[in-house]
Amino acid sequence: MPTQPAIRVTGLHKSYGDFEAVRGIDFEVAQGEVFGLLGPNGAGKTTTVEILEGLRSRTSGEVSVLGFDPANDTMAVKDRIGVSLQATNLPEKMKVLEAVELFAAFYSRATDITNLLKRLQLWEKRGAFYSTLSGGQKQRLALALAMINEPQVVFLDEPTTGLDPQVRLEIHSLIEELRDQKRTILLTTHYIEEAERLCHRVAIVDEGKVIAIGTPRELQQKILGHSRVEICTLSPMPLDLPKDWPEEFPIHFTDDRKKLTVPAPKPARAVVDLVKWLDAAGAELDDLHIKRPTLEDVFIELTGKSLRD
Ligand SMILES: Nc1ncnc2c1ncn2[C@@H]1O[C@H](COP(=O)(O)OP(=O)(O)OP(=O)(O)O)[C@@H](O)[C@H]1O
Repeated sequence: MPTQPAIRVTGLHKSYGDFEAVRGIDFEVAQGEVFGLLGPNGAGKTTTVEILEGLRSRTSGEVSVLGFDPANDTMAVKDRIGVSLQATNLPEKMKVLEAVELFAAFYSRATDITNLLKRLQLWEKRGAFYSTLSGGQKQRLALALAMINEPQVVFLDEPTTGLDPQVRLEIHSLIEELRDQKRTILLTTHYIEEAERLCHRVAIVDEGKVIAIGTPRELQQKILGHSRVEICTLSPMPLDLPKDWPEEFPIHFTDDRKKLTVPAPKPARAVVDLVKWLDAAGAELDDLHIKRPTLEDVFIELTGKSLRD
């Protein structure tokens, strides 16, 4: 028998007054899967996630988390999930260890606090006031608080927004550790690289709807026509074109003819043809890239707008 999904969302709607923020969202997250909700500000990601966490009511639709309905079995859901909110604001004068101990008391089971703080490199900071922590340390504390009850499902709402690139990478490796432990993770983000790096599957959300769903690779495949091949040579490339080169894929050369760029729906095939042609002409290769479309390209293709303002 197939195991039940960790999260199931069917026909979810949420209105704030006359405004419909979520307009019929469907997706499932398997146990042990890292699933990303990717979309611009205001797409309805936080609303969806907070409904799953039991923090907001829904207008209509069905949702379940580990088989429980967060609207009715709120305590059962809260006890089994970990939540890192978009902005975790703790009292300025609360110390790291106090915060962790306080949160641990909310749950029926708690993990070993010393281990947790050491794993997140916060043990040295256990006596520090919240107000004195850096952005990265605050975010690591938010992750610690989300992990305190050894949750089966972890919700991370924009875990790296506003952090500098170095700290973002640090948080990414912590999330990868959680992924390796086979935790189910629902992550919202508007950073493409984050979704591509961390998520098994991604739902692209725009204006309260899921407009595409699949692995990052599957989504990219959808618009593979946007792949490009780039080749550089040490000496100028020949003036002719490869034999039988299709007209619909014009090759663009730089003025010194030492670099070419070409759109290639079948990039591997194109590379073989181009390299043979260059080799026959005695042009020595310097560099070769296949540039696949990013999720950003997928998003632009589907919506005609960019993910970030
Ligand atoms: N309590 C509320 N009352 C009225 N409108 C709201 C409320 N919460 C959210 N909205 C609106 O609903 C829409 C979706 O918001 P939501 O926070 O779910 O989006 P999001 O995709 O998470 O974006 P962000 O990344 O900015 O958080 C937005 O237009 C927002 O202004």
